[in-house]
Amino acid sequence: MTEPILTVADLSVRIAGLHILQGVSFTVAPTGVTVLLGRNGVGKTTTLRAVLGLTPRGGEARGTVRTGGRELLGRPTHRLVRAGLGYVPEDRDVFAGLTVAENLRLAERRGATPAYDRVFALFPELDRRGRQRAGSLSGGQQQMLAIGRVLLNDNRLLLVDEPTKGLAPKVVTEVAEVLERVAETVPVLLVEQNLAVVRRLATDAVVLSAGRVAWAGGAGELLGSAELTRSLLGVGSGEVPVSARSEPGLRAPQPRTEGGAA
Ligand SMILES: Nc1ncnc2c1ncn2[C@@H]1O[C@H](COP(=O)(O)OP(=O)(O)OP(=O)(O)O)[C@@H](O)[C@H]1O
Repeated sequence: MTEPILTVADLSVRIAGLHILQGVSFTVAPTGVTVLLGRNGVGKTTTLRAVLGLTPRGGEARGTVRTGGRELLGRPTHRLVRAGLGYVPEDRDVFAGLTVAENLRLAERRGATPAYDRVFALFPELDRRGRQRAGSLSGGQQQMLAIGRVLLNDNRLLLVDEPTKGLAPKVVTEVAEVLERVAETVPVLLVEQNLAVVRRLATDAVVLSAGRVAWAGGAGELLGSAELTRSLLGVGSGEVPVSARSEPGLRAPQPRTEGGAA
């Protein structure tokens, strides 16, 4: 079996007296997209942030998080980023008052050659909008900047948190297309609630429930089973939209349009 790029074992996180993760264990394959799924509030973001050493002050993360035989837990975030963990946070975190070019420049890593060619090949718009303030970009453009910024450097693994959240359907498709291309060269651990996007991108799936792993395996197996998707995610596996309101948890799967996710 190929060695996982990331092995999380018995990860427990306590924040503000709450035992949010209670012994989470899973692996991330060295290729493709491993998607971290689960209803709202089960601990998906907490998992990504713990891997990156971003558990808030006063909180505590225990267990092991390994890549290439090295322990990551307890190491400062900037070291992890330098070691090749790229993070695209849920709220995008672009510097609104700075231009696109300045946002990219800030992401350059000392001692490394920034891969502007790679970034502008994926996102020509970032090149064209270099002098525009990031705060005046649309949500989709800000997401492209957040992803582009990370791709300026070489990464062993990308951790991407809800990249399509709050975006219009057409932009969701664009973001999914970009991630699909990115995943051809670097493995991705993705938190995503849009099942059409999950269907398009995921090779492996890990489902969290109440701070524990409820299921892990091939994404096709999960998404192909109406029983599994209903019991684990609270949605049907088909393409028929399910009311997110009547089925709390994941957003309803969107009908596919030609060439990709809706
Ligand atoms: N800093 C914090 N202080 C207190 N509680 C927190 C903190 N961070 C997370 N939590 C709680 O931990 C639980 C898991 O949160 P987390 O954001 O990881 O869930 P999630 O699965 O990513 O949810 P969503 O799908 O809604 O983004 C939630 O109940 C949340 O309220």
